[in-house]
Amino acid sequence: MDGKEVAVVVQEKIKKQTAEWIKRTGQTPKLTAVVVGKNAASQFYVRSKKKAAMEVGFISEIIELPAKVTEVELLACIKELNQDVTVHGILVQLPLPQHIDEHKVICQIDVYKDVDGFHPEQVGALSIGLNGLAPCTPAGIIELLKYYKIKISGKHAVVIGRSNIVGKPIANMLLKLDATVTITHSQTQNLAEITRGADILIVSIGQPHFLTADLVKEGAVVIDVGINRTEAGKLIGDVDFEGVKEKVFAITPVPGGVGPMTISMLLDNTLVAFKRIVSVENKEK
Ligand SMILES: Nc1nc2c(c(=O)[nH]1)N[C@@H](CN(C=O)c1ccc(C(=O)N[C@@H](CCC(=O)O)C(=O)O)cc1)CN2
Repeated sequence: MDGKEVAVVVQEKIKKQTAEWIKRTGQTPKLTAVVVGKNAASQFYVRSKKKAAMEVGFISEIIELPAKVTEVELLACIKELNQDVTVHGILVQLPLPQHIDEHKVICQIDVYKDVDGFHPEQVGALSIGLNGLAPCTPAGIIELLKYYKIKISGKHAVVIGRSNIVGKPIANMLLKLDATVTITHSQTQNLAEITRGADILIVSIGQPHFLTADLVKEGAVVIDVGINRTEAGKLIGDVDFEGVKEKVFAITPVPGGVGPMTISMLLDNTLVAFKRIVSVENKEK
């Protein structure tokens, strides 16, 4: 499954819709990314997000804060963005330095501008099957499965990893689409037995080439969410792609699988947030 190709298709749709909404409302969607410190990967991701946002016709800015910014200062920065009527989407790039409480920061973001879908209110909405803004990586995975017409309903989906960004939300989204879902993690007993029973396997544990062919059922669909760098600087996933690819029905590569979809879904969430905000503003007039 080619995430780069699907990301382009999604972004073309967003670009077209953006132009229509700008024409109709006279306003332009604006995405603001906040990044703390000089983490090279975080800097790269926020720049990629800004570039992609501008390519679809949004306004986008990056607010760079020093690694030693205090939690109070970061919360104040978000408060300002919440109040700025020209900003429709806010994201704080993760991870944050250890002295900052990530949950406090996420909770500070106006839920209507939370284009990462990390706010507890959005997480709650997702868990009871309501439409909110879903976290971008899981939303990208669902988009890929749909694009390649992979049947989800009635299938056994196994998620390896229980993070708030990927594991838990993708489990909820697959459940909403009528999959039977098993979440596994570092303390799971008999993991191999469970993964060998999976029709759809989502691997998100941050362990290079963890998933080998012996853990996969013939004909399964494998989604690799891992982004690991080798010492030589090469990007590799959580799945042993070469070993697994012959055995499966479909598989995502790293790079070029889920990563590009994460950015496309962020743009999609930003456009949804923009439409909601300007529609409310127009009703109030
Ligand atoms: N606030 C957020 N922080 C983080 C998120 C997130 O969704 N919101 N997710 C990850 C990082 N991430 C986006 O922020 C992200 C990761 C990977 C890619 C991507 O396109 N990867 C490419 C390879 C890029 C490379 O060469 O390094 C690929 O897989 O093909 C995009 C976004 C953690 N933080």
